Amino acid sequence: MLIGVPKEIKTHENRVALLPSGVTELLRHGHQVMVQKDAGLGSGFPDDLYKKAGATIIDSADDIWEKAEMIMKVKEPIEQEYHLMRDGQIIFTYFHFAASQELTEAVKLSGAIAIAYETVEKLDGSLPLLIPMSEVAGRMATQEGAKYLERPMGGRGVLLGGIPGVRPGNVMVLGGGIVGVNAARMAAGLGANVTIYDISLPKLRYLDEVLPANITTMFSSTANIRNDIANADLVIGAVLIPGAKAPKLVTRDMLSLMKPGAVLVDVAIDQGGCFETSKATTHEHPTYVVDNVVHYCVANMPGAVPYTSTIGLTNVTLPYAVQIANKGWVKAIRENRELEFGLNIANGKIVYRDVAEAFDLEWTPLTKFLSSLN
Ligand SMILES: NC(=O)C1=CN([C@@H]2O[C@H](COP(=O)(O)OP(=O)(O)OC[C@H]3O[C@@H](n4cnc5c(N)ncnc54)[C@H](O)[C@@H]3O)[C@@H](O)[C@H]2O)C=CC1
Ligand SMILES: CC(=O)C(=O)O
Ligand SMILES: [Mg+2]
Repeated sequence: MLIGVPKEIKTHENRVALLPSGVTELLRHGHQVMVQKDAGLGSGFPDDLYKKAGATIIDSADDIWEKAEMIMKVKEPIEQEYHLMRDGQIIFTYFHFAASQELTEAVKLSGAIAIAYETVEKLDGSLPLLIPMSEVAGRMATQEGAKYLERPMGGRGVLLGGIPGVRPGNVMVLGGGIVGVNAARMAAGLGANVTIYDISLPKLRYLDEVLPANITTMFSSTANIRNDIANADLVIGAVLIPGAKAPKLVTRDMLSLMKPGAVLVDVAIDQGGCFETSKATTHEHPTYVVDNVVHYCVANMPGAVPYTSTIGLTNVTLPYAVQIANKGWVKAIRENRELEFGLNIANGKIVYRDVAEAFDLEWTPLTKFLSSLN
């Protein structure tokens, strides 16, 4: 199969979908790889490493999109890329469709085969291609929150760890999954007073056992969040219902209960965000203020630490890419339930239910779709 790796063009997105060692691996299986000029540079992998590994370096993204049978990317195609997607072309990347009807319609119209990293799912419900980026974003969420709490950055001037004689900051983490636990551990390590909210009591029981004593668990209800938010310095949004729009846990009216200069970091923004007042921002302009509360809503947080993130991401994506390339997408998803969960849109049909439901569009059940392929 001819595989293409375009350079990411989202603002300050320096990750790349394939390492030079990934090129070697795909070539070993008999495939060919085109990499766009400078695609790996931002992550510390210059073109000569890709060349040495056997990739062809291509100047323009258009040529890659035109020729490749499978495009490997990091972030979802953005508007300038919509016209490049082709009928029958496999696109293996993060899509986060539920956050964008425009993207959903564009991929549907193109007839491309969208296999989304974020919904590839193991039988235990874990999301192997999201986990490493959630680990990065969770750890960064605390770092960014601490930074924007500084007065010159617009925050209320609280040092999360406090000092002897002065109380530490209060951190609320909404969602006790991968992002939430990583954020909470970082905040607890700094000495903050941390509370994790989740709707899964088994998860809260487990977290209560394994997390340090300065992390408390709470059941996630509107009443509990409304009650506690008045004391929060930093609130981190880390919920997920796979493939679906994030639930809005913090409504606009709750902002008036908060301390002026408190900070919200909405990591769940890539699924639409879990604060009513969230809108996606970029690394160039990461924050804005609503009702005196600082909002940080960057949808590609790991893009800011591309060396760590590219290696973490490609560690997990490569084995699935090899399967798709070896077998073709139909056989690959028929033979691997994990990959089957990743198929969101194919041949103009939305086969992932939560994506169709997010926009009230027609849903074609996957089993029906697969049997129509004979
Ligand atoms: N902005 C960015 O750059 C990045 C964003 N993300 C996003 O972060 C979000 C979280 O991802 P993960 O932690 O990997 O997901 P996860 O599936 O590991 O955890 C989500 C948690 O949310 C909980 N939850 C669901 N509804 C809830 C509610 N109403 N109240 C409280 N908890 C609730 C679930 O029980 C689960 O424990 C996802 O939307 C993911 O795409 C991940 C990486 C980078
Ligand atoms: C998961 C995601 O949105 C990211 O890594 O950018
Ligand atoms: Mg504890």
